[in-house]
Amino acid sequence: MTDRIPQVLTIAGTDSGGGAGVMADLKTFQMRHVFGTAVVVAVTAQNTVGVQNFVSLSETMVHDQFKALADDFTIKACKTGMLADAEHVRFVVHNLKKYHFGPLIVDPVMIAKGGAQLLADDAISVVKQALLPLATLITPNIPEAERLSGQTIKNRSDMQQAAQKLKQLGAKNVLIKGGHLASQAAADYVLLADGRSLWLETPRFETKNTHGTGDTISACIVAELAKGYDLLTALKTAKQFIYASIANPIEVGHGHGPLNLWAYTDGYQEENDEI
Ligand SMILES: Nc1ncnc2c1ncn2[C@@H]1O[C@H](COP(=O)(O)OP(=O)(O)OP(=O)(O)O)[C@@H](O)[C@H]1O
Ligand SMILES: Cc1ncc(CO)c(N)n1
Repeated sequence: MTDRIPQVLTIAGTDSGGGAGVMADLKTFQMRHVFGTAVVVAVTAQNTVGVQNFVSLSETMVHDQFKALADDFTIKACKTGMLADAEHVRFVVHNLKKYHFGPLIVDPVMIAKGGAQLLADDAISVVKQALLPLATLITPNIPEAERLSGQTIKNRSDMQQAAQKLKQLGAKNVLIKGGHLASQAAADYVLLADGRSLWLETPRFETKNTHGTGDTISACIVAELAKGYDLLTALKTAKQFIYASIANPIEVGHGHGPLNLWAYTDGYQEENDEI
């Protein structure tokens, strides 16, 4: 007898360099043993050095991709990544309200590592008003949390304050990623719907190869939720997965290299038995 494998969805932009965006998400889904599907919102010409160009897809193409998936798949959990501009955020929100794709992780991607703007400034208010209230979890990095909360973040106590503000904006659970904070630890702050909070912490590994870390951690959370794990377990697994992927580097490209998604090992056979 064959089990139906959990199906998941990423709604994001592509990275021709294979390390971030839709590509990172699909690779992470594969490594975490769920079946990945994608609604492509934008196509970037990108490598490990930076984003050279991007174009967003038409409204019809966005809607048709959602319909194609809704007609044929049972999506257990989904995430958003690069959404390009205010119009595309609205297209995505429209479809997320129309179809039921399970828990939604919003990774509010704004600026790529090389400095390219992946979300127009005027889209931020639409993200706050229309997308965040749909989010089971929001996963901003420090600059994104600063933009969304309207406060500067210099230390852990600022992260805690900003997380409260993001919750007030409507996100049920909040993960503020601390990768951009100067510190010896890579410490992420979690504020849960029921008010509990915790720090997810690993050593900081000295490397420039961190392209796609944000995409990968949110994709891993999606995969774990789709397999039936609770949010806290999913967050802890994702943090271990990202740490192993950073701490065992591979050399690809000449800029900020991608992660080593093969590095993390866990007892998949056991998990598989439970599905
Ligand atoms: N050098 C590092 N060593 C260990 N963990 C790291 C390092 N850099 C980032 N992380 C972890 O990786 C995850 C992603 O963090 P980060 O804040 O860099 O996201 P991001 O800016 O959205 O990533 P990207 O823009 O590359 O997709 C977090 O769990 C963070 O703590
Ligand atoms: C398409 C895309 N999405 C997200 C990021 C951020 O990692 C990126 N560099 N490119």
